[in-house]
Amino acid sequence: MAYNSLIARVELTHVSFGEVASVIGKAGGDIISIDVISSSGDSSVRDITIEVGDSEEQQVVENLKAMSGIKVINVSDRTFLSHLGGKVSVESKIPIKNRDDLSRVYTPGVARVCSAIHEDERKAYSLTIKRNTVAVISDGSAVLGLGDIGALASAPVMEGKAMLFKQLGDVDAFPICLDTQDTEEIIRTIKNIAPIFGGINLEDISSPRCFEIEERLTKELDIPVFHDDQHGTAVVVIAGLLNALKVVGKNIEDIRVVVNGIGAAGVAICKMLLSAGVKRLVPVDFEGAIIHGGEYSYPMWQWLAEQEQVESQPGTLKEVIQDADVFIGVSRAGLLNGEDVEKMAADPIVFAMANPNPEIAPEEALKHVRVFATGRSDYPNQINNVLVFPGIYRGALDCRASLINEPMKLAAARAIASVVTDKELNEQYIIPSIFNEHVVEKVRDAVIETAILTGVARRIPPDFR
Ligand SMILES: NC(=O)c1ccc[n+]([C@@H]2O[C@H](COP(=O)([O-])OP(=O)(O)OC[C@H]3O[C@@H](n4cnc5c(N)ncnc54)[C@H](O)[C@@H]3O)[C@@H](O)[C@H]2O)c1
Ligand SMILES: O=C(O)C[C@H](O)C(=O)O
Ligand SMILES: [Mg+2]
Repeated sequence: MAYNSLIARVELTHVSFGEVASVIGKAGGDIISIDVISSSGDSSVRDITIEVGDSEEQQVVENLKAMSGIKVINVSDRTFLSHLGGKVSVESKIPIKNRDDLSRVYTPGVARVCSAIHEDERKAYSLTIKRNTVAVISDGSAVLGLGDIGALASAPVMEGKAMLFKQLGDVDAFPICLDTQDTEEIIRTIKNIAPIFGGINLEDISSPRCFEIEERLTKELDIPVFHDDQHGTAVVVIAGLLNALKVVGKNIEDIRVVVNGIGAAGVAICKMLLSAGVKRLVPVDFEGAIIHGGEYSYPMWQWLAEQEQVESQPGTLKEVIQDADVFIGVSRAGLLNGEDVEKMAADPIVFAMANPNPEIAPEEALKHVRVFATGRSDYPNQINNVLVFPGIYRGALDCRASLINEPMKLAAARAIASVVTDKELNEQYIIPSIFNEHVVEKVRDAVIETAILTGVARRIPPDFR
């Protein structure tokens, strides 16, 4: 169940706060804080912050309204409040206080700088925001697990990613929502806006179009192009899996892995599992298991069907999950229940990563599995690509990498896993928190080192000389 937090502004006249608290509690709400806004003789106005599950939210409000001696002035949702006016803004680095400042940052002074870049384009890296700016671009076609909700509705996610880029990696990221889902038009548009950016982070673009868009842009642009839902997710899954396997004492070569949802994230996860050494893989989508030797119209599914590590036994998700050591879900909410995961092999590992609601309710899964993770921040073991993109881009921008290659991604996965020491490692702690200060730094260093080794770095940062 998802939890929201509400602020109810209420006027209490002939009722004690204790009675109000008990009504909120009975309806399933938890009081987080109380602020007295005003108080006079026999009445007081208070803001009550309440944490409540999705399904109980309405009940809490209705019960408050039904009480006598209390007037509900208004109810606001704190999540919506934090989105008012959007979540990011653009700021200048230097103030313009007088004409002299103006003539340097703007015309006429700026003209000389333009000419310098015209003569040598590389100067854009030192004289514009290009060196530290990434575009976060979506067409709104696969937003979280919400599906095709369109460009504008994807904006809160893109703004959120921009905030995370800045706070965690000190990367200036700009949200861009494209009003087209046509592959060629997306490619053309991104190429046309690319000059000012040092990197392109593709986000929530559905498969199979995302594969061609990323591949073509990587070939046609000289800045890194990274589809977060593919590679960010695959990197963090491998990091979590390496540590989860240590917890349960299994080897990657011996495990049987079911991946459900063979879209952007699922394809990249399957590929990375194979390169990490998995020998028994069952990719599953709507029509059940994608099997070795099968014929499929999507090129990526066909590619999987040609891999010898992919099993040849057909079946539905509920069938193939039996005896699996690991389940990785990047599909939709609520596809599994406790009975399904109970049939897995001993010490099951379940990463239910659909957002915002996982493939299996945590309360149900936790009773049956040994290691459990979701993409969310309100449960232990958050396996989310936010652990990856700030550090990957910090590293790629610092060494001016022309692209982000497979070895750089694998190095990033190992770096994330290594943040949790063997002493700290346990079922509840297989992956570091996004607030762990070592994550970005370790990922950045691993990315730079590997970029240099693989010849894609165009600058050696001073701390690597
Ligand atoms: N935790 C994370 O960091 C993270 C990262 C990326 C994606 N995700 C989540 O993974 C999910 C997929 O994201 P994506 O970008 O790969 O989207 P996508 O649209 O590219 O792929 C989704 C795939 O799931 C399949 N699918 C949908 N319902 C299914 C079902 N009932 N059974 C089997 N397969 C089903 C679709 O056919 C499609 O192939 C979303 O919920 C997203 O929020 C989580
Ligand atoms: O946005 C997230 O939290 C992770 C991921 O990119 C997703 O699409 O679900
Ligand atoms: Mg995403």
